[in-house]
Amino acid sequence: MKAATAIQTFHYSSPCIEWRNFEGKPRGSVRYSQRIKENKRLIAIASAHLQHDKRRDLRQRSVSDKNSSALLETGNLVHSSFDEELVLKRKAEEVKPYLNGRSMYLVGMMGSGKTTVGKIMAKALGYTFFDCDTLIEEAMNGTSVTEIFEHFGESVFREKETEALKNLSLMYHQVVVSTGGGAVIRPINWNYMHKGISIWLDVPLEALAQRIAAVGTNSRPLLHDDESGGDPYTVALNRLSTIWEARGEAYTNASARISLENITSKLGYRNVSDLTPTEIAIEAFEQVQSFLNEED
Ligand SMILES: Nc1ncnc2c1ncn2[C@@H]1O[C@H](COP(=O)(O)OP(=O)(O)OP(=O)(O)O)[C@@H](O)[C@H]1O
Ligand SMILES: O=C(O)C1=C[C@@H](O)[C@@H](O)[C@H](O)C1
Repeated sequence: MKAATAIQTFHYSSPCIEWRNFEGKPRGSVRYSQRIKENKRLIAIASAHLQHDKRRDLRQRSVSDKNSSALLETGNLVHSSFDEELVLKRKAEEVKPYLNGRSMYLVGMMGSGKTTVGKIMAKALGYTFFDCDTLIEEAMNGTSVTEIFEHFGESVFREKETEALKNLSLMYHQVVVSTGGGAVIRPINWNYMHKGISIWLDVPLEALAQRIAAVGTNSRPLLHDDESGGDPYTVALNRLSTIWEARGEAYTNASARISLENITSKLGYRNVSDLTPTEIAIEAFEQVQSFLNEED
């Protein structure tokens, strides 16, 4: 198959966005500051409940009900998923009116959780979620990312990636986009992503290597390494380190940075792998809020 015949124009099948429904950003009104205060109070209450419930759940865990559906096990800790959901919902409600319908673009290294966290954020905001890699595959008649790299080369993939970001930024508001890990390397892509708010999921390379070693590198062609050998974790870590050297700096263009190490110490956990995707999404909303405040 020739590259030229396979490259199609994009067709998006997601629901049409109601442009006239965008909420204006209420600036400087008394109701605005009252609402912020009230939301902060509710979040503080919900956070206090969350911490209390975590401690209580840890105590209860040793004696009873390890299968309770209200508890979600993650690493060494047991979280009350209900309370997490409540904090997430409050945060999303708090930030949404001030987004003015702007979209969010999640950037980060392969395996950083852009898809996982992005879906949670989109649901909480009532936004539509898009995965950029999936859009490219659809535009190439279902050809997988790995096959695109193999048959057409990385440059064709990068062209399609830019086209996808351009279309998303021009055609849509109120979407959360999980971008490909390499979307940050082309300056033109930032022109499109800066039409919305870009969010960098900054995850330590060791944690990324662990996740990738667990799921394999089949869908991540840049991590394939048939030559060096070694165990999957070491191979992934070596490849990620090389990629990071080349593009680590580019991620700092993002509007907001979500550092998993910072959240881990803020919540008093031992390891970034103790964090749930919902906790990361909550932090993302907080960082977006800080960005919007600074922007004002
Ligand atoms: N907070 C988390 N804790 C543990 N595992 C996670 C977390 N977030 C995501 N994962 C796991 O890591 C893997 C990669 O996640 P995900 O696909 O969301 O990342 P991504 O940034 O979209 O990756 P890519 O850019 O390579 O498509 C998945 O197996 C997912 O289940
Ligand atoms: O980091 C990268 O360059 C990539 C990440 C994936 O999401 C895909 O976009 C593709 O495999 C390239």
